[in-house]
Amino acid sequence: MTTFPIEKIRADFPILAEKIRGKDLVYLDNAASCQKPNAVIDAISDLYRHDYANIHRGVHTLSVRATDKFEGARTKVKDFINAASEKEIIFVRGATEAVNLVSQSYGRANIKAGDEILITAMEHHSNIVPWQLLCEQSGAVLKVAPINLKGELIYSEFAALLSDRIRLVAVAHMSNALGTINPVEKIIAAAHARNIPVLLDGAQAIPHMKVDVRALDCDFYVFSGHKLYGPSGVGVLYGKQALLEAMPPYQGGGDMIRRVTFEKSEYNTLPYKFEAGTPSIADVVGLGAAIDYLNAIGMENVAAYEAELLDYATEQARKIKGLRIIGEAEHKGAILSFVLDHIHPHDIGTMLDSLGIAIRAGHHCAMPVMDFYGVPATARASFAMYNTRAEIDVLMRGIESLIKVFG
Ligand SMILES: Cc1ncc(COP(=O)(O)O)c(CN[C@@H]2CONC2=O)c1O
Repeated sequence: MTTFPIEKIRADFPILAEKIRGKDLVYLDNAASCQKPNAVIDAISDLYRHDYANIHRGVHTLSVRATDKFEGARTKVKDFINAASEKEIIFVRGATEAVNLVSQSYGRANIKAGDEILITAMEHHSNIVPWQLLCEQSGAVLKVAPINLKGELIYSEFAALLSDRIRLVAVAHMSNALGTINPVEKIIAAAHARNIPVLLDGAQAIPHMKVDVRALDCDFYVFSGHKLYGPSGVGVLYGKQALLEAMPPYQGGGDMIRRVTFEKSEYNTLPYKFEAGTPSIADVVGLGAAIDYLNAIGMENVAAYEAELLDYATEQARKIKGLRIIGEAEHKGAILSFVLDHIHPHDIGTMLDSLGIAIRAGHHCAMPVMDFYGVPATARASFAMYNTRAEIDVLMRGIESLIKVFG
């Protein structure tokens, strides 16, 4: 195991000391949402205790202090993903809203009847349904690149679908149902060779690896704060400035305007053009604190530690008779989806909860993935930087006890 400060990190997350039904919490539902360190909790409560007011146009001290913290968080996000400018960082509610913004702004302005949008068969519903809505509105057609039984994109099929009718490619950086990490550099290069912009859904990837949007050269990158050890209710759309400048506003209201008359309104500059209304001020500040926390640890260190955890969990899972792993891609992030012979995933989740173990059971908002594997649902253990091998052992013993009783 790498010399990762695991005990110090665990002590930073108060919720990990919770008892569930008298047992130590073993929280393995991180792909759904991660827990929050004291640094994030304190940043939010400190803002409400000492610096809170509405932001931007206020001239009084509290409004200035709140604005500085809010815009300071935007700079932290910019630096965290190595964007070129704060103008490229749009705060939204989460990855879902970010995809909808691109679909309804970029999509409505650039994608017409007969055009095609290319996604993959492993996508989360948040990277499927917004494109279906756009297709219904525009007459465009959704195309889907298939995956293989290991849960990997069949790249040759993807490349074959990259026709001149494709106007946008939108793919998961990492699958939430399978853990698959897509060859996004290759995907972007192939799409850009045909002048096709690429949106990466980074909701699952962002907490597990260093993301550099300029190195990737993606056109849009979306993620949610709550999966990055930050609060729910805030997410980020990164977009190349030239694309965002050319896109019409997504929502109308306060802050996204420079001048309003009944005849016509003049829209604000970036990033505010896309931030109508009072934002989730404290959540944005909390996201900034989460990024500070992760920067102090180092994403490369997080990735190395979690890779060892996943290897260990996979090795242990493969020893259990009657357990089938769903998603065995060569390149995977910290997710272990599985099914057990004769036991429904919901029963797995319920039984493990009685042992203090939190996993997710269901379709994980990836119903097409479940259909592909011919399963109604999977049980999904998903890991974060505060999980341990000992917790994985508790999970495996719990699974074995289920099989003894129900298998
Ligand atoms: C790959 C991916 N894209 C988009 C989303 C949507 O994010 P928001 O809900 O924050 O807008 C999720 C959420 N992941 C879900 C949430 O619960 N369990 C999951 O796997 C996701 O995993």
